[in-house]
Amino acid sequence: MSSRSRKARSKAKADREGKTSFKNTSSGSFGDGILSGGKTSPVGNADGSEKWNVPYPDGLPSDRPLDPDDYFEQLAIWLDLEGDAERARLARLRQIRSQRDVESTGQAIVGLDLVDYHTGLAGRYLLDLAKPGGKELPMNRLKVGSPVVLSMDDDPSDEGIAGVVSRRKNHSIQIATEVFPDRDRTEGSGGKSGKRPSASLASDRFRLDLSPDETTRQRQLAAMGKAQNARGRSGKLRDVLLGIKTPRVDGNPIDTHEIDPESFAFELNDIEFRTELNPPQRDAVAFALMADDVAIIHGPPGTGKTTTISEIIAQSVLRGERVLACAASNTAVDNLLERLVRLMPNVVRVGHPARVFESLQEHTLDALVESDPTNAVIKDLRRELDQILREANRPFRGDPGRQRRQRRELFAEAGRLRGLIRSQERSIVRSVIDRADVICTTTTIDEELLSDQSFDLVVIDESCQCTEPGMWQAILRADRLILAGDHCQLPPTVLSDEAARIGMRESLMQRLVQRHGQRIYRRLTVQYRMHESIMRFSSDHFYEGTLVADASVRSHRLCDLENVDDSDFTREPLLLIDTAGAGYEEELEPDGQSKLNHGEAKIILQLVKRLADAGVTGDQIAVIAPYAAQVRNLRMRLDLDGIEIDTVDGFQGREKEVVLITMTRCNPDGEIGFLSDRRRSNVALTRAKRKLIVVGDSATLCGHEFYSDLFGYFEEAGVYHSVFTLEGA
Ligand SMILES: Nc1ncnc2c1ncn2[C@@H]1O[C@H](COP(=O)(O)OP(=O)(O)OP(=O)(O)O)[C@@H](O)[C@H]1O
Repeated sequence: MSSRSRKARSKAKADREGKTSFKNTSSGSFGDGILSGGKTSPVGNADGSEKWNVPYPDGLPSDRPLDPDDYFEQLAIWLDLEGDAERARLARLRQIRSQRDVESTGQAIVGLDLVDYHTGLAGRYLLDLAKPGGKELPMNRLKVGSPVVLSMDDDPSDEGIAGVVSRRKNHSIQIATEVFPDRDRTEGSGGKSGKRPSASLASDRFRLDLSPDETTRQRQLAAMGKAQNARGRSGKLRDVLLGIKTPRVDGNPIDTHEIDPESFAFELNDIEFRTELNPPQRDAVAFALMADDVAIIHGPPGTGKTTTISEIIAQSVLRGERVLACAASNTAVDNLLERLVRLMPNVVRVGHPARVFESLQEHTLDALVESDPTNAVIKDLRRELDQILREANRPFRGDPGRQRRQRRELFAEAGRLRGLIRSQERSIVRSVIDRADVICTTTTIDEELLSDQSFDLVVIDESCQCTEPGMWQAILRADRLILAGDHCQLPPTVLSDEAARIGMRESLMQRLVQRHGQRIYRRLTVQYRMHESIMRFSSDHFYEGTLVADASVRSHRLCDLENVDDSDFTREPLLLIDTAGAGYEEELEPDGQSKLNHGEAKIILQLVKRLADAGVTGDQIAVIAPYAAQVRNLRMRLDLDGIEIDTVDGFQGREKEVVLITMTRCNPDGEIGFLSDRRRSNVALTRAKRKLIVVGDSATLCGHEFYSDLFGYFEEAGVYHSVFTLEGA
């Protein structure tokens, strides 16, 4: 389809729908959708019923080449649907005005004071917000890097300004914005009439809402547009990933040529490994280094995927190459960074410094720019800017008209200074980035910072957590690509059910594995986390029984920990409590969609007490529930220092000595909702090192083969107990 017809369709849809718009007064409209970029969109009917013209309605196929136009059309449709879903969620959220209700969603914090502000890198405003009297903030999902809208709490019509969370503590939250949150800002930019001008921010209360990530979507769309039309190396790599061209290893197409064992042995012998690796890890490194286009490292839980890709990166740098190392989440990037800095000196972390582990701060771009000798001038300019801002926000006396004029002049001067700071910083940033061997960043790449930089190798860790539109910014900068991850664990979060239904949760890595089989990937098989019996079920059901527990963990038990008593309970690595027949019906959380189960929570409380009585400390225990409502329920009831209670999604990539899982679902219809995605359970079941306890209702779960097998596995191991015999467990 021609881009013109797509553009026309998109425009028509945008006009028809009259999208919700939350205004960002500095950088234009924030929230008016991706369609303004002239991108593709699905076709809809005027009566609101959508009839999607989706190129691949069953998701992207892996058994035939994908047409680039259709492929990018599909990705744009996903993004469009996801944008709609996020905007709808924000609109619903902002309708809720009761503090208790809105804060219980975890997506908003209300009644905030602006307690301090200053300027950060690129002249952004950094605003510190806190509850009056320094009260603790409610539990919330506003993480560092989350896009938010900051608005006046007492004014439901305030469209707010866009920001990004830049720091988060128990009692305060900091956001970075392009605009200062003065009530007057709306007046100078066509804002609403009748708004009361305020002389002092001290009297204002603010509200923060998690917002749609329009900036990210725009960046993804721009990258997709470039990739669609790319020639040269990027065009070739695109064709390889779309199945039009065959990937090559050691100069040969992988679908028709086996790797020559001699060349492989030669490659392997030639590597001076920087880390102690096991044989499958070493093979994976050699395989990745031989790939001419793309290679995949499949890392089941605890098998040292991050360790392995760090070695690949180190070897690549030793060969004189430059590497871009990314992952979808800040946490995954930091995990990788932590390993990389132990192996080599020139690694730069681009992104929010607040999210970076304390010990790694010195590697952030911000810190490196800050310590650059030429930075002194910028520091002076920043001081001047802070001074002007304080002046502008000082309560004025006298004529209100004059006040507003003066304030506007001061803000204009502040704007000029910010421009100057930015251009000075840009040249320092450029030189720091040019000197780096490895750049670490999330896959949402700041195009301004990385400008035209391309890399010999691009590595995407946790790549199954990345939606496909989210990968093209990184791919476009690659000569060769390594994807690492595990398609048997959780897929990326996709809010739109419609987008998920047409394939947005499926990953590029998974598709490549399906298309090329063993020839494109190496699986790591030795795991360093779980007792063998904790590992076995997952290994058999997801990894064809290939996992092996390393000797260091194979038979480790809770009772081997110094602080833990020796008893049957602490010696046995598995326990299942079947609640069938106990009448522990699931409930829907009041005012919510999420589920909880008081009966199962009671059992979890008893088991945690038993663990604590045996000497296990809170920080050695995690409780995992598939539903946020059950997590909230347990957090209110469980009071043990250091214990972590989270959803499966919140616990991916983590581990604990003991993990208790509350399956939560219990209903007469055998409804299990998103537990039917076995990948979610695979994550939950593979977090425990020494003891795994599952609490669930066989009557509800075992109508599904996977759970029937799971209960059977515990039964065979002799660790199955009915809730009625809990005492003997
Ligand atoms: N060859 C090895 N020898 C000894 N320990 C290892 C080896 N490889 C990895 N480990 C250890 O195993 C643990 C997991 O490693 P790593 O974090 O690299 O795994 P991962 O696969 O990225 O983890 P996740 O399952 O969380 O994704 C770490 O403690 C690491 O030190």
